[in-house]
Amino acid sequence: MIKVSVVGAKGRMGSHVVEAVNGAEDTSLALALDAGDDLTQITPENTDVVVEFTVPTVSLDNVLALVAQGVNVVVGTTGWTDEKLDQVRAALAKAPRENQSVFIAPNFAISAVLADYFAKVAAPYFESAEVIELHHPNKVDAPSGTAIHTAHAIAEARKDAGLGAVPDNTQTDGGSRGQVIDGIHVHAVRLRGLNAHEEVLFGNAGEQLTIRADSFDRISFMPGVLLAVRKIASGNYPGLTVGLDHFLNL
Ligand SMILES: NC(=O)C1=CN([C@@H]2O[C@H](COP(=O)(O)OP(=O)(O)OC[C@H]3O[C@@H](n4cnc5c(N)ncnc54)[C@H](O)[C@@H]3O)[C@@H](O)[C@H]2O)C=CC1
Ligand SMILES: O=C(O)C1=N[C@H](C(=O)O)C[C@H](O)C1
Repeated sequence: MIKVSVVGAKGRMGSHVVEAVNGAEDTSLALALDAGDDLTQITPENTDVVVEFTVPTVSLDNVLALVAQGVNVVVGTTGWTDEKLDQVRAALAKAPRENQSVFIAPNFAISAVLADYFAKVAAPYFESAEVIELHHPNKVDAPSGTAIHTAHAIAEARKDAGLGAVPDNTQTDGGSRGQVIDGIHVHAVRLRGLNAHEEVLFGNAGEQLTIRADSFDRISFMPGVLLAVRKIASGNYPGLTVGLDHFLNL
């Protein structure tokens, strides 16, 4: 049995993770903690893997504290920058146990991970590329962590292929052209009734490719969360790993 503790357990994602961990045959719930609870209750004796779904403003501190306490962490919270990832790597380098792991995924849904992968494959072949993410209105961050990740991936693939800037003759912009991430325009929609959706638009003269992933329900993230818990519990991924694609043989 893999002993799993959940941090952010009362949240929309955390509560689903508690259910998924209780429902799986090879995982058992150790501690379910939320804001105000003492994270030092989590130890290597009671927990093999912590799953962390909180808010971008607190996630780094939670992860650093948990690494210092000697436990492995699977993180779904957004807001990760290169600087924050470097802080996690530094914490892991002086972690109390050998081969400790942190795994961070911008998105645990197979549809979103594949959309990201297909976007990377398509990117070198199109002059234009834009990303639109669409979410429920309770989401606190924009653009989504997934959209930021997709934009970086497209930009990198374009650079590797020797492509220049996307064509755009906009002369005035009140904000409608979206946020520009690594040269890729990213647009965020917040709409009651939506859950988590992303569209990647590619264009050439006379043709368009649209790649779209729709997560209609948060249960769509749970197989990916459990896969990450199992992989991290195996001890085969010491250090920091970012992205569920590492576990999917893509
Ligand atoms: N990687 C993925 O596949 C997915 C990532 N997310 C991300 O996960 C995060 C959480 O999303 P939701 O569950 O929708 O948010 P939420 O607001 O429903 O839940 C966050 C929970 O964290 C708790 N919390 C706040 N500060 C805390 C602290 N210091 N220690 C412990 N718990 C604390 C809150 O009380 C709340 O229960 C967001 O960053 C979201 O973008 C959401 C869905 C999928
Ligand atoms: O807040 C959400 O809901 C989601 N957050 C993640 C993100 O920002 O990419 C993953 C998914 O889009 C759902």
